[in-house]
Amino acid sequence: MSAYNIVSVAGSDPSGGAGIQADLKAFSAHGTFGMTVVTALTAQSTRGVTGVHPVPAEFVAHQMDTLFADATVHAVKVGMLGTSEVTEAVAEAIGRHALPNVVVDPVMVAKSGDRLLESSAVEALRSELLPRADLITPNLPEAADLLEEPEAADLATMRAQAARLLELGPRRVLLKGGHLSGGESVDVLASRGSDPVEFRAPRVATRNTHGTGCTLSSSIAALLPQRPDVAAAVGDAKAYLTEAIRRADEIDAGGGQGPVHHFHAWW
Ligand SMILES: Nc1ncnc2c1ncn2[C@@H]1O[C@H](COP(=O)(O)OP(=O)(O)O)[C@@H](O)[C@H]1O
Ligand SMILES: Cc1ncc(COP(=O)(O)O)c(N)n1
Repeated sequence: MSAYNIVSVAGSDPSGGAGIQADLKAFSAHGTFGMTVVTALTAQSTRGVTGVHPVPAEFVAHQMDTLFADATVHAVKVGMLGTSEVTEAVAEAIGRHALPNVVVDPVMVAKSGDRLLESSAVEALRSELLPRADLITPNLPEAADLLEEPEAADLATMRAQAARLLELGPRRVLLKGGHLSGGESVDVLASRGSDPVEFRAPRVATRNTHGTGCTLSSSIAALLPQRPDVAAAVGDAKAYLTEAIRRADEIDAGGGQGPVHHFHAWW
């Protein structure tokens, strides 16, 4: 059997910590073959984003149509989309090509605080893309934006918000708790018709967490075709991410918030 093909539909991060660069590293780490559809160029370093250059929506769709006319893909990770036009084009192409195992990381704002999705695109994300996702992986500020509610500050509110996010149409929601404090970093997986499941990992004491969200969502996409169910893929992806965060201090990619360090996963 040849390797699984996993495609990242996301923006470029020249500093290598997030975006398509992180996604390709994660795809390789999990033994899959990575492909990319670029939605935007960013100029960014560990210190922040200094510019965004969106790809025209028609050309994002053209990349997808050309690729999927030829290659079979086994999972898709969607990251930074930038504009409402690109968000709509990606949602339509996912439907047109009936893509499987669609993981949407609803990227809105970088760790540095810079916007990566224009505010007017949140509605397109909510109504066009989320209903087509098998799994969405918002962080706490993204969940608050999508629900138009205050940001969760505890686990009980996270559970309630994860359930409300399901009502926007995705098959499953992984609400990430990295932005809370405490000895453990806890994420909540909500699925229709069953109780939420929590994934816990020791919180690593480092400021080098650039690309954690990208790495988690792309690792899940790479593992979905290789694991018996979504919970198993999420559990292994989080274990991989925690080790990549532990190794982050080995990298010197600049003077700001550094990237996590990928490695060959143990499976
Ligand atoms: N310091 C840390 N130690 C361990 N896990 C972390 C740490 N920071 C974030 N995580 C985990 O990284 C993933 C992404 O986290 P989060 O910060 O919530 O999202 P984002 O990167 O999208 O802002 C989650 O699984 C979260 O639990
Ligand atoms: C191209 C691109 N995509 C996504 C992120 C978010 O990553 P993070 O929240 O870890 O900064 C980013 N900074 N750049």
